[in-house]
Amino acid sequence: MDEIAISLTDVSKCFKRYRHPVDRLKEILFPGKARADEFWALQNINLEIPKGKTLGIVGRNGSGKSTLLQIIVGTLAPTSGDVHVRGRISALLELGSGFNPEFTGRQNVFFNGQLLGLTQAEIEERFDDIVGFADIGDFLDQPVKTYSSGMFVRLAFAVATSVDPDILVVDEALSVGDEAFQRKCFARLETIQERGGTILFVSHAAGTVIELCDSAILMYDGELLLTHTPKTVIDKYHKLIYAPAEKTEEIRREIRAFDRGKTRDRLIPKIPDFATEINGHLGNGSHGEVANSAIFQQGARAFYDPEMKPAETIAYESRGAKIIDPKIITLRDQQVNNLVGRHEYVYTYTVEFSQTAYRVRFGMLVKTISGMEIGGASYAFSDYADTNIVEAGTKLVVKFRFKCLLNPGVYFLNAGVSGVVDGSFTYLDRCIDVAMFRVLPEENLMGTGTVDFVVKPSLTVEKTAIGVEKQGELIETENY
Ligand SMILES: Nc1ncnc2c1ncn2[C@@H]1O[C@H](COP(=O)(O)OP(=O)(O)OP(=O)(O)O)[C@@H](O)[C@H]1O
Repeated sequence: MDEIAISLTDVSKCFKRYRHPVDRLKEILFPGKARADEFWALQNINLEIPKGKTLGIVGRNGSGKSTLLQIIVGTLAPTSGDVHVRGRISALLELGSGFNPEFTGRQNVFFNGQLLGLTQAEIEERFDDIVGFADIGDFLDQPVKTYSSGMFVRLAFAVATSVDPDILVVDEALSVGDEAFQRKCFARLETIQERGGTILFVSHAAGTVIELCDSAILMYDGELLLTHTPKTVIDKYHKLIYAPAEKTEEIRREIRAFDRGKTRDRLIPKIPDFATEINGHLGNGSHGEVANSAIFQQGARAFYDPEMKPAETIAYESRGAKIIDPKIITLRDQQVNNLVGRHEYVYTYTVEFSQTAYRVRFGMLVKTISGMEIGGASYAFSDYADTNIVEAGTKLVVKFRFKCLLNPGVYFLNAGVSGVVDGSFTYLDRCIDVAMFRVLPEENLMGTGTVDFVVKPSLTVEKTAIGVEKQGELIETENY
């Protein structure tokens, strides 16, 4: 059983909203008559976060993310329900919280360090590390009210993470810093993860949630709508926010039902075992034979496996166009989904327009199993036609020719068509995980990671063990 770091049982939060500020005073002076409207920012939240895991929290503005974090951190009390937090918690909430604007950065390091439970001696011990990480130069001795939001986050993040927290809560803050600082922050988050720390992370950046988090939750109007893998949560979230207003309730119900119906193993994406599948395809009997089979040799050939299909495709509500028959074909029009690295293929789909659309664009995206976006492309209809109007009733075949510069593994494809219908620019149709493909393993591949850089290795011997120099002797591998 996982040890639970944070648990919330039936947590709700009600705020009072007064129409006029004076109503608040009237309510105190003349109790008995309610003068405020009740607003439920959180409703019956049940959540368990295991120790050592990173949870992503996504949701549009005002969905209750910050309220949830503040209740976990303890700066806000729930109206009802129970919250249990085990371990030292450190938080980087909204800009400004925890720092006194009149104090200098230096004073705030001590002030904030003490709030986080460090002694004076402990702060002094970590001071150089904090200041080094924040890297804000002379501003350290200026009042923090003179800081830019980036400087502020640098110092706040440095302090929040210097206390070796068991639980770190980060609310959006990192999006403020520049790229170099963000990278430094992510490296520090990774260190906390490796040390077994628990992290709660609010972000609107889909890629970051997918890369950083073990699981994610989707908040919507104070409701915890879905707990799932980061990729599924992001996909459903996007489906919800890009839907036309009249469809959102229906999609919300659909996501709620999906959440209730999920079983534990649906949290783990099912990837068919390569060896078993290929053996089946080639009629081989055992794993051992695969290593000797033709597909592992140089000169492997692409082929189509009808069994290899995404477990679930998420289709957005279409508005005026429909994507049909997305697939990968060879340059000779043969459908394939087992591809050979460094060969060229075509990703193609057909689009049927039911409404006249303007400024139409066609897009594709390739992602890893975990949902990390590797690359994609888009082009406009007007790049290939004299007009930017696509009339209702038109049917187009969209093609993206590409070179498969990916290392062996399983990948997923999106397809999307955007444009102007009914006066607004929108997705006309969009499908997530509409197709999948595998890049076949080959012998003697030395690439690691996801992207195949078509590396050509070489080695020059400058000195041998006995100290004799051998100028210019070059060992080159040609077979890559
Ligand atoms: N002190 C308060 N009094 C009244 N309403 C509040 C208060 N704090 C938050 N709310 C309301 O509660 C809802 C949830 O707010 P919250 O800040 O938790 O959302 P959020 O998902 O973090 O939004 P964002 O992405 O914009 O930060 C909002 O409608 C907000 O207006």
